[in-house]
Amino acid sequence: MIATESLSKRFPKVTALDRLSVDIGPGVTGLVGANGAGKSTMIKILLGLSPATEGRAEVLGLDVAANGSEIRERVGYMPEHDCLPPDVSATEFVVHMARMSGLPPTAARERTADTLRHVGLYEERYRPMGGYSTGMKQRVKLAQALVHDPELVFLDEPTNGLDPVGRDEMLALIRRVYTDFGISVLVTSHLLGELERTCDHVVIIDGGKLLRSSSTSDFTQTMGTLAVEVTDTDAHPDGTAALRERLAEAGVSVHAREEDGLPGAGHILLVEATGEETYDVVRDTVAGLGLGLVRMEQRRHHIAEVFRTDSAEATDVAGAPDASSAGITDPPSGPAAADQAAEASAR
Ligand SMILES: Nc1ncnc2c1ncn2[C@@H]1O[C@H](COP(=O)(O)OP(=O)(O)OP(=O)(O)O)[C@@H](O)[C@H]1O
Repeated sequence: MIATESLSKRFPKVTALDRLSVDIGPGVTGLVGANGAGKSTMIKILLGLSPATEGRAEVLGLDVAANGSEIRERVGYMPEHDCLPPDVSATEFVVHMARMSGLPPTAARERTADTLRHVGLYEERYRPMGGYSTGMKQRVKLAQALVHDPELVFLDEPTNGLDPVGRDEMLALIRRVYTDFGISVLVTSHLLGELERTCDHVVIIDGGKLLRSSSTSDFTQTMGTLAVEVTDTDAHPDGTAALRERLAEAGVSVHAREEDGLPGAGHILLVEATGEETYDVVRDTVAGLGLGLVRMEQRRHHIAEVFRTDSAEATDVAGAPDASSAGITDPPSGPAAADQAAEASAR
């Protein structure tokens, strides 16, 4: 769907993209980087709105330098910043954008009604947009990107300014753009964690350079950690501690850190699994102590954890700093409280 080769963009004082080569296929792809990493610059080049200084890029097989208008006919674009006229309604605005894309009047009205309903705007769509919440405005921006039925959409920071619930709704909506309509998505974010549930593939850039490009499942491969939660009994009022001690005696490696279980329940032990036999040892030890086994599950990595534990490899791969120093695994300095909450809930 998208291919770039040594793509660079230099402004007089800053290199926004630095020899970026990446291949992006169908599906939902996250383009992640801290503020200023070069995400919006890349989108503008891919839409043929801004020329690259060096290198080349293709979108849907079309060269961005020569075929900008054809690309914009076939690709939808949701810009980052608020660009909605306050005195017009969502319906009027989206119909106008549909007409600009070449749809005849009746088709433009029908497509607008369908698309606004799809993004979750109902009666409000007849009210002036100046009175809309940020979430409603983001939905209108998404609708205008979809109204001409593109093959691909570029969504620039669609969750910006939303509270955690609004973010989750927007991310679910983005996922459905691909699953329900077959429209591939390139979505940018400065928060790595929130894209892990939505995207099939993640491209991480830092200072205009490619840090990593992988499928989400490669990032989050199963890791060899078992999370074990047990009940307390009269004989073992702290069942977790008893289990920890007995497993250590059996030669099983247990992480010092524990996680909180359900409210009112004990903690969760994190046990290093060396093979299938670890399951048997844990089960038999729990039974031997007479504890109840609440859960024993294999843990998967979160993308952000991969970067925390794997920073050396990330540096080797791209010759660039790891993602935590790129400011995408921890909330960036001075973020909105919603960003922090979203990143925490995404973990
Ligand atoms: N027209 C321009 N003139 C000069 N510098 C620019 C211009 N556009 C972007 N830059 C610079 O290029 C770098 C990358 O900017 P870009 O907007 O692509 O980042 P971003 O990853 O989209 O971050 P954000 O989400 O904050 O916009 C930044 O240092 C920015 O200041």
